[in-house]
Amino acid sequence: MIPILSAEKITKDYGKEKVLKGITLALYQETFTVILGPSGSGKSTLLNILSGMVKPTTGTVKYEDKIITTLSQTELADWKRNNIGYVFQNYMLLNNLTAEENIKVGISFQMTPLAFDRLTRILEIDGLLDKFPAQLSGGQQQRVAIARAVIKGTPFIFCDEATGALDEENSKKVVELLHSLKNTFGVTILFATHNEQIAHTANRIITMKDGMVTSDIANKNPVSANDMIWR
Ligand SMILES: Nc1ncnc2c1ncn2[C@@H]1O[C@H](COP(=O)(O)OP(=O)(O)OP(=O)(O)O)[C@@H](O)[C@H]1O
Repeated sequence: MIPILSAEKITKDYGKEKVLKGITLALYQETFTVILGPSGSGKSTLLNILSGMVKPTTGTVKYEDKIITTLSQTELADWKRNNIGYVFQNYMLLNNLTAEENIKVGISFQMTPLAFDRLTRILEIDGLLDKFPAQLSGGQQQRVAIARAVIKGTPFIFCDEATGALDEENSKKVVELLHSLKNTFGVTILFATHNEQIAHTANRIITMKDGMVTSDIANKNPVSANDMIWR
């Protein structure tokens, strides 16, 4: 299997603090991988480097055939626009736009109505498109944010504690829907979390501690998001 994204000996220092201490990993297409680790272990920093938002101190990130760590700002912006979707813990929706307008923000092409309808139906937000973020629950807002990330047709979605602000029921739903999107649209998902139950739903679990990868295992028997036992 050829990796879609690979990182070689990534380090990141903030002043004297060594946040990432030499991370090498490869991620494969159409998989749901969890980066699992406690607060402060470096998960967000790693996601930000793999997605081109932050430059590593040393090391390289390669996406398909392209080394993204050496791209110019303009090349990097183009690459991100075409390849990367991001889902954050706090949704990051624009409050003065409706759900539909939020989903379509930044879309430069004429999307087929079919793709939009299918996506919003899968995410169960098709009845909420004229609502503003303040009129939506946290779970609904996060599903709008996921639609915004997926609608561009980018093949790779990064999720940083995407269920961190949600209750059990909504968290399960978001995880389940992300799995459906992987299966339906063939996207690759990297999901950073400290939640072990979410990790059990993944194809692969990469565990981090103190800026290092401490284990990297294929999960042969992923649990369905519906069957997660929440603690
Ligand atoms: N921009 C920054 N400037 C300085 N230090 C930073 C910066 N970003 C992260 N750090 C430090 O890097 C370390 C790892 O942070 P990071 O956010 O990557 O961890 P995390 O595992 O994602 O934690 P959490 O689960 O709490 O989000 C922390 O000690 C943090 O203070």
